[in-house]
Amino acid sequence: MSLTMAMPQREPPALVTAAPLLAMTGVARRYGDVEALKGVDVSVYAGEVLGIVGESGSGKSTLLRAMNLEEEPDAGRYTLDIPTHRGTDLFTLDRYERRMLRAREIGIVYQNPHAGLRMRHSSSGNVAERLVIAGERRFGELRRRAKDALIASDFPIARMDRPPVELSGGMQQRVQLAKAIALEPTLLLLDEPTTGLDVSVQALVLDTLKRLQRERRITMVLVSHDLGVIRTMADRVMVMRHGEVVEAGLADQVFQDPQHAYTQQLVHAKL
Ligand SMILES: Nc1ncnc2c1ncn2[C@@H]1O[C@H](COP(=O)(O)OP(=O)(O)OP(=O)(O)O)[C@@H](O)[C@H]1O
Repeated sequence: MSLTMAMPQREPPALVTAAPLLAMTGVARRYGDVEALKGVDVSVYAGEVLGIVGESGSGKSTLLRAMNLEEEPDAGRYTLDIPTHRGTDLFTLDRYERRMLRAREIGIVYQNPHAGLRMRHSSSGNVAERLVIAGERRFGELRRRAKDALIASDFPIARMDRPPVELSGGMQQRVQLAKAIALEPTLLLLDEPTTGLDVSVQALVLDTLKRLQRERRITMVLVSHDLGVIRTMADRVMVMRHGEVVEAGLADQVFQDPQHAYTQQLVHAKL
């Protein structure tokens, strides 16, 4: 037998694709006289955490809302590299299509739990609601999947039938997180998810996010004005100021050797 014949069959190497999962180009949004976004370009690659940092009013939340298809920009193009919508500019979708895409592919955690939760419904019901939007109707299945998502979010499961209004800020964020990941989204958007929490609670919520990212390789976009949070979580960083991206790069590089004067100011103010 020849050596060649004895060799086991090998899978061809996986193709390394340079295509980003999320690509936005030229996104602009004006509110009256305020140019919240001035033609922003963003790429996010599958499995990474992109941190977006900048002072209050720099356009971070507006950009995240555009990623969540809540915001109608004045200009720009937005694509997700997913089988159902490859090549489609998502800004052209109608309201129903946006809602379905959001339910299936995008999860979001807001700084303010009131924005993401029904505060007087049960925590499990809040998570189940998302599954219902995506078509799940079987009660037992809804409850099982809601419970799984809450457990994955380190929520104390004995309290799953309590409404968020009766829970601490940290627990409320965990309910939002469970709701966001219940359908295993392609993209998880986090808008100041730990701002306003006690430092110790903040660290625990960040630990949960890091574990989820490690275990599930969820692609995340994390907005924060807190450089410490971005530094803990992000692989790449984008620095925004006055509706523009002033610097972008690998987190370690940006923090160790900031190029733009504004980033230098942010980094040195933090140290
Ligand atoms: N719905 C709105 N109506 C009017 N102006 C808005 C609206 N949303 C945002 N803006 C303005 O757009 C600019 C960017 O706001 P945005 O919330 O995106 O910034 P941010 O960087 O997320 O700041 P913050 O951390 O304070 O939320 C600000 O000047 C803000 O006042």
